[in-house]
Amino acid sequence: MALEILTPQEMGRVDRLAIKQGPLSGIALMERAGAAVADIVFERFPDAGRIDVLCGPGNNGGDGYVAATILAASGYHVALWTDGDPRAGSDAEIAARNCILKRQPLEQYQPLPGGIVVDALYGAGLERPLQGTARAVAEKVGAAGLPVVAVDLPSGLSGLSGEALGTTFRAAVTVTFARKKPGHLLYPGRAFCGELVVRDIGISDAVVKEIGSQTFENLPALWIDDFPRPPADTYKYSRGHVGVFSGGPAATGAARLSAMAAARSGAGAVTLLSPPASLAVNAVHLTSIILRRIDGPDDAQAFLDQRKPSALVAGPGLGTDNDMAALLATVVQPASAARRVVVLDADALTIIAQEPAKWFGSFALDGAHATILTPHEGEFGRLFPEIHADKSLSKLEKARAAAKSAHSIIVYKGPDTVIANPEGRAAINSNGTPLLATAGSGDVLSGIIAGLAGQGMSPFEAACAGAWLHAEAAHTFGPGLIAEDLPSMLPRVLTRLLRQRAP
Ligand SMILES: NC(=O)C1=CN([C@@H]2O[C@H](COP(=O)(O)OP(=O)(O)OC[C@H]3O[C@@H](n4cnc5c(N)ncnc54)[C@H](O)[C@@H]3O)[C@@H](O)[C@H]2O)[C@@H](O)CC1
Ligand SMILES: [K+]
Repeated sequence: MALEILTPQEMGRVDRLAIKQGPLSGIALMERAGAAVADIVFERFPDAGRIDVLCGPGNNGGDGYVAATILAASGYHVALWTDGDPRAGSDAEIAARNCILKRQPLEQYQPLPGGIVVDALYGAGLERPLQGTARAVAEKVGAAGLPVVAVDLPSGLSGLSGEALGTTFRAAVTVTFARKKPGHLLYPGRAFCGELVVRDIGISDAVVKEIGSQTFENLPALWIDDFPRPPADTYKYSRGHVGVFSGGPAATGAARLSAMAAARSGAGAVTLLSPPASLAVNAVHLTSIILRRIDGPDDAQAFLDQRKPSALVAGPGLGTDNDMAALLATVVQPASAARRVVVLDADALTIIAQEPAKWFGSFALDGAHATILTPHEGEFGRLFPEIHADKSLSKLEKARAAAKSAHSIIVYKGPDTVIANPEGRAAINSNGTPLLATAGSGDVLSGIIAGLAGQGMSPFEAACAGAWLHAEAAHTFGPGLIAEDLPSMLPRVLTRLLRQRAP
């Protein structure tokens, strides 16, 4: 499965390497790219009354010349509008030479009802906002509401960051080649792309591999081999023991959501660690989850020493007072020789944000221990103010920089959750849904990740799998979802997932 995500720069290197290694030349790749675009027009718009193909001066335009030629030869009414001539000696120049359609200047283009637009103005080479004629045309097409098929990327969109650099085409379908780019999956780019189709143009997996991309789409193939598969002779504690810290009596629900999610993810035992004042309310609500009284850091330490939990969750509903900060200091220290993963969310992140450098210095990420931070946008901004404010970085690059500075795995949540580790490996989640924008949803995510990591899944893979399962559970429930519904959807999602997986 093609999981790599390539930056436009990496894609350029892939193109050059593929051409160098052969057998396909640059123009052969372009002919395949243009044919893939024409194919999508046939499939999605078989009855198009008119097709306006807009070609820019680079190789993106080259794809447009090829697509226009094929569509016209198939009997469509095609009009070709060009913004400058292709560079001499480029593949696009060959494509333009092979195209017998009459070229009309882009400035004379007017959107006509009933038509569709093929946007081949700029793709991977976009360096700055659309200007002049290209910008005016993007505005006109947007106002006319014509369906747009974008070649590689909607013109105006950064393939690197997913940001609209200025006025940007809004596509019904985007056809890209070989692999997705970050801008296809990161918002707002994902919304500008419409339906995203990746077409093979003859670039081999080996060539892509040689580039060594460290960014992946978060699909099961990325982590399924590491997914916990308990042996027949397992018992409850060897299936992972997760400890979840509860806060005071007014805010216990969040920790219980995490605990239930950890249990539903397959952890053999889950203990809710409750301050004395919350014991009664927690007891009323728990059945299979173990309840243990924790009155301060010494009790927490005793639990860690005696029970040796394989994963911990701290933060959901924890509170942010000094007592909780002291408790957290006990929880994150990697004093134990046992393997342990600590997932920190919500109030734990608020505590850490008060003195990030101190806390980050205490996080260990080695073979035996890992800290996973799961900030949403606001929490990310408080934890990593400089990285967050750096406009030159995409969400992907911000997550990577944060992971490095916090010696932690970062799950930078949002509609396009990015998971990154300090070595630069990163995954972009692509199955998000607005259904997850509901109170308590993050608490469930922390619990799923801890549940998987607690069963021995590598922390980065557990974080990726957790984000995927979380969204899949939401899709499976559908509208009306509240956070309580998510853990109970996991059995169905897991059954489907594990059925697909090779024995
Ligand atoms: N042989 C190849 O290299 C292949 C390239 N392919 C296509 O080639 C595209 C990349 O081609 P290019 O690198 O030529 O890049 P583009 O065609 O995206 O851009 C062309 C040039 O326009 C200039 N430019 C950038 N932003 C501008 C702006 N806002 N206003 C005016 N000029 C601007 C830049 O100098 C840039 O190099 C891909 O997106 C893909 O569609 C595909 O055909 C596959 C094969
Ligand atoms: K384009």
